[in-house]
Amino acid sequence: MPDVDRTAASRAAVAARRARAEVKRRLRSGEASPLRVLEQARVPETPAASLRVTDFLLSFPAIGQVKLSRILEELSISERKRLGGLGRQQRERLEGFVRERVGAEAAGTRPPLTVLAGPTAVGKGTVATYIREHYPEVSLSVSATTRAPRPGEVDGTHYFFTSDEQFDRMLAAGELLEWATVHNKYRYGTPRGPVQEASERGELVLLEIDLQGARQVRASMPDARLVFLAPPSWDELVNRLVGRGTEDSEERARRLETAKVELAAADEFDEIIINDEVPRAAARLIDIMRGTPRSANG
Ligand SMILES: Nc1nc2c(ncn2[C@@H]2O[C@H](COP(=O)(O)OP(=O)(O)O)[C@@H](O)[C@H]2O)c(=O)[nH]1
Ligand SMILES: Nc1ncnc2c1ncn2[C@@H]1O[C@H](COP(=O)(O)OP(=O)(O)O)[C@@H](O)[C@H]1O
Repeated sequence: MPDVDRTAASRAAVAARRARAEVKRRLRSGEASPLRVLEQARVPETPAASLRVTDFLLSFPAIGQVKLSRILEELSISERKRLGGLGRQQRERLEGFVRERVGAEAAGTRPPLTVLAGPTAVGKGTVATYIREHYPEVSLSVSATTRAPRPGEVDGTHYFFTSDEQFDRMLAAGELLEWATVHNKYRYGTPRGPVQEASERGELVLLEIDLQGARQVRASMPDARLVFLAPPSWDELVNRLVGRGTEDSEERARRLETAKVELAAADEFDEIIINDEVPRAAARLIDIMRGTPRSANG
């Protein structure tokens, strides 16, 4: 390539880089709508088309590197892609993601955090696990507990497994947002720091805790959304408890007594979700967390 051409090419490259930086700046400052940028990116050779998907997503206030990888994986988009180089389905998935995000932000009805509670064996853990696996944008609070890990449970992922002394120390230091002795046995509590930080970053925060804990959250954070997970029927609740097979008959009887009291507390909650099918219950919970009105999803 002659020198003149090379200079012209590098000038063009510099100009393109500047134009991309300007799109990023406008996205970050809120001057440019992300949906509009996606629209522009459909036109080849525009600065929007040459913007990397990673830069586009990082311009959202609540998306950092960790979230970014999970979102890209969920959308099946490689981190090397540019907006203009997306396939049709990739573009549609990204657009759907952005629409949901922008919708929730615009609605402004998003609770700072959501509590999921309900009687024993209704499926709280199952729904929470489903959400962890299918909705990477949700920050699931990891509780501290004095009970021992079960096989397969990972410290720091399922729970922070602590000794009685460590739990006492956390309590004394005011590090727990709420705590309770559950099923008359072990203590469980929500570490305050991670919840506060995630909430301040604008993330969707979910606490899967017991009824006593839910009441404490209500008292200390009136804006929190309390969701009660209910069984389709009493018999189904008994079936699930028996089917899980993790308690002996004496413990089951005790838990069912508690469950009666807990079911009676359902009307203290903002929302009730019947856990008939896990994906449906999870989707409804996500709608509530995003602040989507009920009429939008039935
Ligand atoms: N208050 C409160 N309850 C919690 C917390 N973490 C878990 N729990 C509740 O503790 C109970 C026992 O949970 P787990 O040990 O996983 O046992 P499982 O319910 O028998 O599977 C469940 O009802 C949870 O909702 C927490 O941080 N605070
Ligand atoms: N929607 C559902 N339909 C059928 N079985 C379910 C459903 N949700 C959960 N289960 C089953 O019920 C049992 C109790 O669920 P689990 O998540 O352990 O309850 P919890 O955490 O509320 O005590 C488990 O065996 C689980 O597989």
